[in-house]
Amino acid sequence: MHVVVNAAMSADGKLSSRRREQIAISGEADFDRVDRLRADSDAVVVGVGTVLADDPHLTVKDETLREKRRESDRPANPARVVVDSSGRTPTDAAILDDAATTYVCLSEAASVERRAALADSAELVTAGEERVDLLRAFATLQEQGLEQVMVEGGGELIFSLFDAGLVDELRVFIGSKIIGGRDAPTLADGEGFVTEFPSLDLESVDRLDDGVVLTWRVADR
Ligand SMILES: NC(=O)C1=CN([C@@H]2O[C@H](COP(=O)(O)OP(=O)(O)OC[C@H]3O[C@@H](n4cnc5c(N)ncnc54)[C@H](O)[C@@H]3O)[C@@H](O)[C@H]2O)C=CC1
Ligand SMILES: Nc1nc(O)c(N)c(N[C@@H]2O[C@H](COP(=O)(O)O)[C@@H](O)[C@H]2O)n1
Repeated sequence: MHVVVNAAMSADGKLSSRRREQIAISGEADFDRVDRLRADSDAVVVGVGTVLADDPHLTVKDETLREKRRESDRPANPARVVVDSSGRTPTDAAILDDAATTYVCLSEAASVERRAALADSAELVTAGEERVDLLRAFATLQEQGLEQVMVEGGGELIFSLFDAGLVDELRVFIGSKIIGGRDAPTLADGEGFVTEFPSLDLESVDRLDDGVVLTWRVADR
């Protein structure tokens, strides 16, 4: 499995405001870049915090890209994956519509009622006791044929993926806005590293709109 984390952050490293409302950090050119990355992926992964904040659809927007996928015997859209320990994904979430297969990764903590509600529109994967065990969940997803995986946030999930050693590549659009706020989500939140810090090898720097896209490989992968 190859895991690419992609996000858009402000010049001061925030993914959204302290109200956790989605902000247009990037413009059309970056959304096109993200659309191509989705089209190249077998799955797009987010944490439930992102589902609750943004209600994303996570589909490929460009019909030409969807058609190319069909021509190569792939579904028009990549699968969508939500990491959601207790099954908080609302049953009317956009991510649960029939545009693509959706996997909801739960822990043992998810109730029978939440499982039944989600099982109508999603494939359920259970790994971990209180929180989703990402190593086990991603191994199950790989068994389902999901090899090229893109993660779109948010900061809690991105930190945990680095902590679990699951990230191969990081692509970040840095936009020309300051969001500020000590409680606003950043690229990697969670508990934070204190002794050993994942290292990155810078691969490319590309100017896009009024910002820049940085691509790093995770060192020693
Ligand atoms: N600018 C950008 O590119 C993006 C911005 N965002 C923003 O990020 C914010 C949401 O991010 P977060 O609140 O950090 O939520 P998140 O999307 O990272 O989800 C975190 C949640 O996932 C669940 N989870 C289960 N197992 C987990 C594990 N092992 N590790 C980590 N999480 C686990 C927990 O319920 C946890 O609270 C929103 O404000 C959204 O707008 C989200 C995606 C992209
Ligand atoms: N590339 C990018 N630029 C921004 O400025 C953003 N705020 C985001 N957010 C991500 O896009 C998701 C929405 O996807 P759909 O359009 O609903 O398919 C959102 O949840 C964030 O992951 N991305």
